[in-house]
Amino acid sequence: MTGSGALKMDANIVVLGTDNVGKSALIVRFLTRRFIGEYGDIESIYSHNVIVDGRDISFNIWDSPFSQDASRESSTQDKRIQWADGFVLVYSICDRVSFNNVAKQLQRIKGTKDYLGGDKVPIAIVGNKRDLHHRRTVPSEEGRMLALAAGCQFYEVSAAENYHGVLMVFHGLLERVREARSSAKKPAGIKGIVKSVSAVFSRRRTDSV
Ligand SMILES: Nc1nc2c(ncn2[C@@H]2O[C@H](COP(=O)(O)OP(=O)(O)OP(=O)(O)O)[C@@H](O)[C@H]2O)c(=O)[nH]1
Repeated sequence: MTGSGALKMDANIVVLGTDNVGKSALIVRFLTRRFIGEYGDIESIYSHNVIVDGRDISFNIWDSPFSQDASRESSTQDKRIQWADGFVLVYSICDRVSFNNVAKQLQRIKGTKDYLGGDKVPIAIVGNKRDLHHRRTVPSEEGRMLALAAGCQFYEVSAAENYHGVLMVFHGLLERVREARSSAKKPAGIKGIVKSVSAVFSRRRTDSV
C-alpha cells in the first residue's frame, strides 16, 4: 500500500474464505450495491475509487476462488498475504467448516505478518448469509469471541439482503489500515525497540532449529 498525501490513500484488501461462503457476493455488493446471485470462479483484482470522510480512497480488492488443491492454495495464499494491507476473512453462518477455516487463516496471516505485531494486522472476520438464520450452525457469540481473542473486527452480514452491513466491513477495515499505517510511521519508542529486537532473536532461534 502507498499513501500519497493526507487526502489520498490506497489499500490492498484480500478476501479469503472456503468455497461458497459468499466472497464474490460481498465484493460485488460493495462495488456495485447489487446482489446478482451467481458469480463464477474467476480470480480477479478489482480497483475501486471512493470518497470516504473527504479522502480519495483507491481500493484494490483481490477475489480468489477457494482452491481444493491444498498445495496450490497454500502457495497462492502466501502471495495474497504478502500483497495485502488488510484482510476480510469470510465464513458462512450455516457452515461450521468454513468458520473453522477462519481460525487457520488467522494463524497463517499473523505468522506471515508478525513484523507488524499480531494485533495490528487489519483483519475483519465476517459471518455471511445472515438471512439464512434458520440454518445457522455458528452462533454469533462464537464469531465475536474469535474476533475478540484475535484483536479483529467482527461483523455478521447478508450480502444477499443488505448493502449497508457490507459497506461497514470495508470502511471499518480501511480505518484499521489507516491506523496501522500511521502507527508504523511513528518512532518505535523503547517498548517497540525491545519488542522488535526480541522478535528478531526469537526468529533466528527458530530458523536455526
Ligand atoms: N442466502 C444467501 N446466499 C448468499 C449470500 N451470499 C452469497 N450467497 C450465495 O452463495 C453462493 C456462493 O456465493 P459466492 O459469492 O460465489 O461464494 P464464493 O465464496 O466467492 O465462492 P468460491 O468462488 O467458490 O470460492 C451463491 O449461490 C450466492 O448467491 C447471502 O448473504 N445469503
